[in-house]
Amino acid sequence: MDVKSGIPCLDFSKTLEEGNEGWVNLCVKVREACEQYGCFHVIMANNKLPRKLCDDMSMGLKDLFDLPHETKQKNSHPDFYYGYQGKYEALPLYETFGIPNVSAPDATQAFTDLLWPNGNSHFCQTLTCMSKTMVELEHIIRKMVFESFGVGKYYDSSIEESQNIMRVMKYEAPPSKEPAIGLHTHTDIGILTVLHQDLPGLEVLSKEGSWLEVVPQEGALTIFVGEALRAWSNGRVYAAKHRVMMSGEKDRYSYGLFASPKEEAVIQAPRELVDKEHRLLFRPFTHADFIRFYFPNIHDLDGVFDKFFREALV
Ligand SMILES: O=C(O)CCC(=O)C(=O)O
Ligand SMILES: [Fe+2]
Repeated sequence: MDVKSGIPCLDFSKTLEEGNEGWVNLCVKVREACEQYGCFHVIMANNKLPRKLCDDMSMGLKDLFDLPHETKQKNSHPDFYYGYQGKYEALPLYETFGIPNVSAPDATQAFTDLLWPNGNSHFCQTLTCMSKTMVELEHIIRKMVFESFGVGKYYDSSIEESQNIMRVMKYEAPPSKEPAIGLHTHTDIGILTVLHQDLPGLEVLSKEGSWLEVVPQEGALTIFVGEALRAWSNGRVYAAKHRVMMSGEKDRYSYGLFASPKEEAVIQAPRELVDKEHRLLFRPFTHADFIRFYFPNIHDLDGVFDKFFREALV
């Protein structure tokens, strides 16, 4: 496997046709990356992730985070995950907006209309286009994971029971020369995350216990396995802990598509993934159970899911 800067880098730039040799080879690589690292880069075809689209996103994000505080707060949501969160004591450099159900026809429009009452059609189109690219990639990766475990027949229902949240993030440069925490150590709660970052800072904890830099690659997106997929796969895939460490003088921007089960969806390992060598690890639970457990622990997520899973152990 081609491993760059500590995590695998998989080439998706050639035209992919389901079932052909290139597809089957990539399925194996995706599966290995999910099992061993829980995190990998995907090099995209130029026409899927044009440079201009990334540049337009960067410009749009700067304008978005530069809006007055009261305007930004219009995107607040009772659940941290879905809306605006300003800098707070535990994470003084971090700020984020959420666009729930980003694949719904009017989601990006509603988001930009809320923040720019006179409209911002260019950024709206940019967000729509980027989220579409990310959702498409997440679907391909999910299909590959399911197929390589021989459970492709569950793919359609898994997609139907999912929701797509887009989150955009800004991390301010640290006030002193010392590196500072941008985002605390956590694993992602959902199925898969597709991430774009403009500057270094993201780090992932390897299975061996060392922090690896996830250096942004030109023309690439980064995938993280989430806890819901780990549980559904009966522990076959690995949800890697990661964090953002800030240093230097530049603010850092990133954005991601977080594919999660719908709140009422039950996460239960399919019987094909349970056998003598792979005993059932977790009792079925709903994503809502998971979320109820997650939010009270939002400021200290390190090891939180392990605790949840210990309680859900069969
Ligand atoms: O900003 C980044 O690069 C990572 C963000 C992240 O891990 C998250 O929002 O879950
Ligand atoms: Fe994350």
